[in-house]
Amino acid sequence: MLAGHLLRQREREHRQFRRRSGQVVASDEAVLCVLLRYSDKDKQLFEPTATTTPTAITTTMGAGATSAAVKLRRRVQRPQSTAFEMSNKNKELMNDIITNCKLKNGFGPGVQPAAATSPTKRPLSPDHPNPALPITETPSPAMNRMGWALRTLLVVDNSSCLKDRKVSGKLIRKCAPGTELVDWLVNLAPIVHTRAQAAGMWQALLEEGVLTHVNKEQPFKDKCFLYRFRLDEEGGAPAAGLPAAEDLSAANEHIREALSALFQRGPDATLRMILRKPSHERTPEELELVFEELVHIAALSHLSTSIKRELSSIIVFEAHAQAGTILFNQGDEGRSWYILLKGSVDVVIHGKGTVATLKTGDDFGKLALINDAPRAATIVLKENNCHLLRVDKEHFNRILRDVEANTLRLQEHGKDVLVLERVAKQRGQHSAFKYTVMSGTPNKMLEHLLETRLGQTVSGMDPFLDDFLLTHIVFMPVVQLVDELANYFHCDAHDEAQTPEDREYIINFKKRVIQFMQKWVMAVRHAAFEEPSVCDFIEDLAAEVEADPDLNEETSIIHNVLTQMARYQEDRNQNAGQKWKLPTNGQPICLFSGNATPSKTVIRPDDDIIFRVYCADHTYCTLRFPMHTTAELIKACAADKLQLNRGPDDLCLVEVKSNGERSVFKDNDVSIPTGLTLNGRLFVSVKDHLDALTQLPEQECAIDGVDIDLELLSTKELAYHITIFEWDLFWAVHEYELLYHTFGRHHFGKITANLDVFLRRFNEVQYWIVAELVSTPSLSKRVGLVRKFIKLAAYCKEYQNLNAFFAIVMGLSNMAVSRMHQTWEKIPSKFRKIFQEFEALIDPSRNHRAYRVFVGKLQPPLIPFMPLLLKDMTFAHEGNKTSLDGLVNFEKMHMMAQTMRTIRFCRSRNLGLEPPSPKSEGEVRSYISCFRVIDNQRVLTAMSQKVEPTRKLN
Ligand SMILES: Nc1ncnc2c1ncn2[C@@H]1O[C@@H]2COP(=O)(O)O[C@H]2[C@H]1O
Repeated sequence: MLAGHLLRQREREHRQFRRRSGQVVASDEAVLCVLLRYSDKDKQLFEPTATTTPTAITTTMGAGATSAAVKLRRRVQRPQSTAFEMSNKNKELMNDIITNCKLKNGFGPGVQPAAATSPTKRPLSPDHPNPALPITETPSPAMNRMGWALRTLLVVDNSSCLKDRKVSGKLIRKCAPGTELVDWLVNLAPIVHTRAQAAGMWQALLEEGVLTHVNKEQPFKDKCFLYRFRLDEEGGAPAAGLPAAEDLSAANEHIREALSALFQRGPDATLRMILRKPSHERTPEELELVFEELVHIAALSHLSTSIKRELSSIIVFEAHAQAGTILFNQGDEGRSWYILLKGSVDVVIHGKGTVATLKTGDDFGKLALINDAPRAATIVLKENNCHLLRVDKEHFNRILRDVEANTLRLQEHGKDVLVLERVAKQRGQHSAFKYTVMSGTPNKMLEHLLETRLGQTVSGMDPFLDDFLLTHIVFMPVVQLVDELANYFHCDAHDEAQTPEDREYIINFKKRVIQFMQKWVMAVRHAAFEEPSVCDFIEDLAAEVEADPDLNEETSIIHNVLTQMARYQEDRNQNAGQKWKLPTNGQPICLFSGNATPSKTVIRPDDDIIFRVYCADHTYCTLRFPMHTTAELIKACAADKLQLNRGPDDLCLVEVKSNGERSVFKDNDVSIPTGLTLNGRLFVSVKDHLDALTQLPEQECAIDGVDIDLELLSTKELAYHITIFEWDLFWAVHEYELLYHTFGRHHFGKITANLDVFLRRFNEVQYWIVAELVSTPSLSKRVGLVRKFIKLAAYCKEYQNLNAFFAIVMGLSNMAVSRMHQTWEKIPSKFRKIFQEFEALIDPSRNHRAYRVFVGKLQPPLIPFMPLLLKDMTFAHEGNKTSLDGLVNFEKMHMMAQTMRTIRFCRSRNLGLEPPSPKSEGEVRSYISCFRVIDNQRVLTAMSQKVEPTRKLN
């Protein structure tokens, strides 16, 4: 009876004390439900068995645990109580009970030790922080002194508080229950108004190791857990008796200051304690405290309230005592995101050393998480006692990944080096977003590629890598890129003493460089081999791979690259020094050998071209120069041959178009002859006399094309051969030529001859249509021709030759043709309807939407409407700066690469058209390779007027 009474009294006290401290007291029912629901193992602990009678329990448990357990026994007979859910508060109570059981008497009777595993016991590691342990290696002198002062006064004030007690049969010297320490502190310090404040102050001492839980299993709690001072543990305090008078007076002197400092630190210590608890141990009140704290953290300011609330339960506090500690290494898998609460860390990059120091408030580590990439840098603590908040990957992915800040800026030596932005991922990937590069320094972008975008999967092409490979020539010339790659590859050259980890890192890095080369060749094909230093480097790589067994796996990759290089070199040797001719009167550029159908022949920079240069009096000279010759050289040579006795600065090279328009070349422009318009002529002129230049009479006339009656040729055969011919021209155009064209003939010093020829072909087809119609006097023949051309457009569309389709429809829509009402009136309505549909398809409104939608549904092979691709390139170029605050505007590069990729997509399958049954194959082939063209609109309109005069109005 007495025991029962005492228990009830303790229980009452316990409740009162909990009420006083502002904590909610769990109802009996809730306590019971906790016990029933906690876990099967823990329930077993309190299951009424033969040995666990109430008396047995009361004699083996602490008071709180006992009273709950007694009630549990009753409750067990009322099983409907299982309907209760366990709150955090109840879990805490449960923990109390279990821990008390352990403390008082080891494991209770009838209970297996395994079942009594304490849920508060956590391994000591930053991954699983333990709020019962200190966060510093040794207490600071100030905290030590505060502890000493408090202890000294405590001993004097309440000599029975700090005393030897038996715990688990073991004598613990000089310990005190948390409740009594709180009682004393509340009485001692007028500034302390609540028990929670006092508990926070004790926790501040505990987290520095000045005070500890006797079993080092609990943070400071206003409960019956026992705590002792470090001084007593170390034997630094007087073994017994009151302190000396001078100590007492010193402690009294110090205590005001100590209390005030502890009072300040208490709330933070409490918060840190909560943040070191596992989420399931955090009570709703604690979560509220954490939430209020998170609201003030700048690194989280972009997040919504509900996200911050979610974070409150999983964000973890991590403290590191030692400067120099490595938080994680470059190349590691990303496991957490961090916010620096106190201290600073160095961002260290292999081969560069410390590139940045992050300070309180900065965050780091989300790049690897969001992009599922290895760590881009090593993070080393710069100071002792750094404090961090940490969100682990699983929680980051669940809560933050898709709502993360839009922009991520990486700095080196105080300057932005890489700016990344969150963008939607392609469908099918497990998260909706990832960080993609918006701008950066060339070197950092390369490093980012090598560090985080390669090495994970060899197959497939990372979009950023592809963008980089297609556009790097804009911001990082090939020679520089190869130099950088060689530096990365040989990063171990001067590093004799390598640890196995270093070696592994270096080998991985070498593998990535090799993969980079493979992707480079995949992305730009033969263009990768044009620079001799690239070929040297590839051979160097091959030798290293051969010699280093660690690089064995890369053998097939490097062999593949070598094979492609050998193929390129062989092709180059076979086709070296081709001669091309630019005939007059808009005839297509052709091989000088007279082969009018240059099948899959690429025009190369050092191929020669033969062309004429005129002067003002229409005398001319014929020159032969390599394609890449500059305007300056052509000008000088022509001036010399034409005996213009003027200095180079007085002269210029200029095109006079068939309509008399003039366009002056810059001295460093290249690809001059191929860049002329169809009937344009190249002149060398005195700069001041440009106005005196007139076009040659022959520029206005049609050339003598193959004289053939078009009506006799099969339209399908015509379309087929036009497509085959243009496919070869299209095939010869390298994606880079779009860049060269967009940036201007002088920018890269690279030729655009293949693109020029393809564009000339577009105009050739367009003006051939017009020229044929305006030079056909017979109305019935014209009607037949218009019908034929509409059919031709239809076949070209069917063959997916949209370049020719556009050219034909544009030719038919030319003013000189559309004005021929008599002709159009005689066109059957079926044909007119088809033509209207075609016109709708080439309608330029809404940025050629109709065409874009149509072409978007096609599968390769197809020949795109090239002028639109060039327009897109120009739009991207002129609408966006190449450099933003000293960084490469990679968004612009991405836009350009998208257009360049269109070309790659169009050619990603061989043409392989089914040839129509041949009727006059030879004739058709020679006819379509050299159309009769007039490109002077005034002349075309005049001819149209002549064959079909304007009707007089009645
Ligand atoms: N200049 C930098 N280069 C790379 N990482 C940096 C740089 N500056 C800061 N960091 C951070 O260092 C982190 C290393 O891990 P992550 O790659 O996940 O994310 C990286 C960035 O958050």
